[in-house]
This record gives sequence, C-alpha cells and structure tokens, in this order.
Amino acid sequence: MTDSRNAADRTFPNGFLWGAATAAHQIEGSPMADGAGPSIWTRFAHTPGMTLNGDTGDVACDHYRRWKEDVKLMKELGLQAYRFSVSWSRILPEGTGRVNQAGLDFYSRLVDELLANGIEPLLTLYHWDMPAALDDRGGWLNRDCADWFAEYGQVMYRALDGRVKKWVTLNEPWVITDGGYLHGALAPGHRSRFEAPIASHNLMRAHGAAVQAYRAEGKHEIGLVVNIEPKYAATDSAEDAAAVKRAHAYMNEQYLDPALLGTYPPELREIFGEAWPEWPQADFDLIKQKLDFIGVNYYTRSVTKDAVSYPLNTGVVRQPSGTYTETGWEVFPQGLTDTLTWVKDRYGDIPMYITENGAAFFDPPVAEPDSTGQRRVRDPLRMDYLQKHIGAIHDAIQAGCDIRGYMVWSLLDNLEWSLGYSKRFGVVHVNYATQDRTPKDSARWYSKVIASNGKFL
Ligand SMILES: OC[C@H]1NNC[C@@H](O)[C@@H]1O
Repeated sequence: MTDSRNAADRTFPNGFLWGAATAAHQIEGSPMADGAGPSIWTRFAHTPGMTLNGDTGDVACDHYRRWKEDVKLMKELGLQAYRFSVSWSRILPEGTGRVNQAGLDFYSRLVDELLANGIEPLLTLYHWDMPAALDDRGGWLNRDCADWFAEYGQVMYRALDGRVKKWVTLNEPWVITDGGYLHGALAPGHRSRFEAPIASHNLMRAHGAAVQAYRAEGKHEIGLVVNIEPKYAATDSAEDAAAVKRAHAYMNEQYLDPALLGTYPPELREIFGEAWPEWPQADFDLIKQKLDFIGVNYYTRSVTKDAVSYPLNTGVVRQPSGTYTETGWEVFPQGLTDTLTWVKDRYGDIPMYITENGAAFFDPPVAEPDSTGQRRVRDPLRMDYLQKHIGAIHDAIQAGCDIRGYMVWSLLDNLEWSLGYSKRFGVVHVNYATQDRTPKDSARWYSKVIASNGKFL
C-alpha cells in the first residue's frame, strides 16, 4: 500500500475537494413515489431479460427514504462533497410542463442536509433516467430534447442555484449513446448505427441548451461529465495505430471536441459512413458553450487492435500480466495521468474534477462482525486501486493539470444498471436484504486521505 515517494510529496492543493458520487436510479428506490413519473430505466428494468436476475431500481439502496442516515454517514466519513443526480421524472413526471413539487422538495431537503453537515453538493441533471413520457415522444432522437432538457434545467436552477454551486448537465453521453442506442445494453435498448449519431448529437445539443439556460439564471458553475478511456496500440503496426485513432475518436473525442472545440473528429464519418449526418453550424454554436469545468470519469484503459467488429473494427487485447476488476476492467492508474494530461493538451487549461473513479471487486453480500463485534468488510484490492489512482491524479497535478477534486465511485454499493446488484463499487457496503450500511476498510482509509489532504496516501 505504501508508495515509494515521500508522503509529504502527496499533499494535494489547498481546497482540493474530496467526495463521493452516486446516481439517482442506482441508489434511491421508490421510483414512482410522491407523484414521480416512470423513467426509461423503470420501464427497461421491468422488461424481462433486460437486467441480470431481473434486478430493478424499485428498492436499490432505499436512499429515497434513508437519505438523512446516508448524509450522516457521509459526515462521519469526512466527505467534503457529494455528487448525486436528480431523477428528471420526479421533477417533471411528463418530462415537461407540470412540476411535481414533492419531487423538488426531496432534493431541496437533501441539499439542505448536505449543507448543514458541511458537505458541498455537486448536482448532475441527467444520469441516464429520461422520463418515459419523453422517450414516447422520441427521446434523444427528437431534436426537441434540447428544449425539454433546458426547461428541466431551468426548473432546477431556479429551485436550487446558490445552495448548489456546481452543476453538471450530462453524465457520460458516450455510455448513454453506445449503450442505449447502438448496442442496446442500456435503456432505452435501441440497436441502430443510424440512431446512435443522432442521439449523441442531440445529447450534446441538449447540453448546450442547458448551459445557455444556466447562464441566463445561474450565478455559479456548470460543466459536463465525460467518461474517458485512453487507448493504447497493441502493436506498432499501422493497422493498430489506425484502430486506436478510431476508438479514441469514438469514445473520447466525440463529446469533448464539440463541447470545447465546436467540431467532431473526422474519424466519426469513417466509422459511421452513410449513418453520419451532416450537421448545421447552428448546432455547433449551440453545443459549444463556455464551461466552468470538465468532469472526468476514469476506470480503465484499453489496449486496442485492428479487428473485425461493429461498427469500430477494433478489438481490446487482454493483458496477461494485468490485474482486472469484477467488471473485467484492467487496473491501469497511469491511464488516468495520461487522460488528464491529454485533456489539458487538447483542450487547454480548463479546470477538471475526477467525478468518478473506483472499482468493483468481490465483497460478501453480508458484512460479518469482526473480533470486536463490529461489522467489517475488508477490501484491500479496492484500497489499492484507489490509492494508486489518487496517486496518478497527483502526478497529473505535478504535470500542470488543474484538478480541483475527486469523487470516488461510489459512496454506496448500488444498482450497476444491466448488471443489477452483482457488482459492488461502494466504499460503503450495502446489505440489500436489511439495507444496513457498513463502511468498508476502503472508506476508513479514504477518510484518512481526506483528513490529510492526500498526505496519508
Ligand atoms: O460502471 C461504474 C459507473 N460508471 N459510470 C456511470 C455509473 O452510473 C456507473 O455505475
């Protein structure tokens, strides 16, 4: 666990924000409570065969009812910030128009409780759970989605801006598109090479419209959260180098380029061919809005080769000496340093937060008492993963990156989408049968990292 460098070298900048992240549908449960409307995930998870074991978000971590207990736990862990998402269909059950005040009140109470405990809220407007009523109107395939999303954002800004000072429009537009519209593994479960570019582009239009709406109302900060997975060539062949360019453009440049540069990488037309539309300049003018920060979600890298695959014609090469998590992701901390310096080099000195980083390793379903009689969950592999990745962030800061904070994914074990409850990312263990929370060893360790501003690393 100890790093070779002097612990003093590991101190992070003053004011570095240490926290944890979750998402509404993954932890809240009670998806239809108090006047909420169904989301695409309520619908998708209740469609037979769409999720492992038919797992749904009907209960999850019961956070909708246990939110005060969970804030108390965050306080005990010493968290300085908490990144969460709002369920759009709790606020606007039909997606637009009528506001459900009870839904708004839930998030208002949560924010007030966080602030009362000295924890800064970071609010994500969209973490994958579009109101089903809007999916019925075409969802992200309908160009009106930009207006729908801006309207929703405006409702939230008017209700919470000032108490919430860091806003995020979208979480991981790549996953939303690749999972929900190309491969169909995520809601709404479409599989179309023609729909994916349209959904992706409309997501970015909606992002731009929500930022524009914020600039008219808001007085604080707003940004975009993207997942970045750096690509490394399997060999020095020209074919693998080309495969890396395709994979990198598709997963990493496809969202930050329009948001920050107002363009798409040329490889996307090569990848999608006739399925890649021509977009009007006005769309790029909408998408490219000044952002106060970028949130980077990092988990792993991929060693990439030329291969026959749909639609990228790339493959991932498993590393014989690699360590892999329960989700099959290689543990590669250097990839985080490389990612952060890549963002800086390509897009300039924009402030960044690591808005998600963590790992699923096996944890038992029940936290057993140790010799002291206290429930305990030993998770050395997760501690090692976090220690190495937080160290990688420090390396990026030393290399000149303006990194403002780190949100571990996740606060709680939770619903890992189509994988159900089979993957545990939490630093806090959840017994889904009893809803008992038990801080894992990684949580206890993370508390010390926070208290020492990284020196404990
Ligand atoms: O797969 C782990 C996480 N990745 N980013 C989005 C989150 O919703 C996931 O749980």
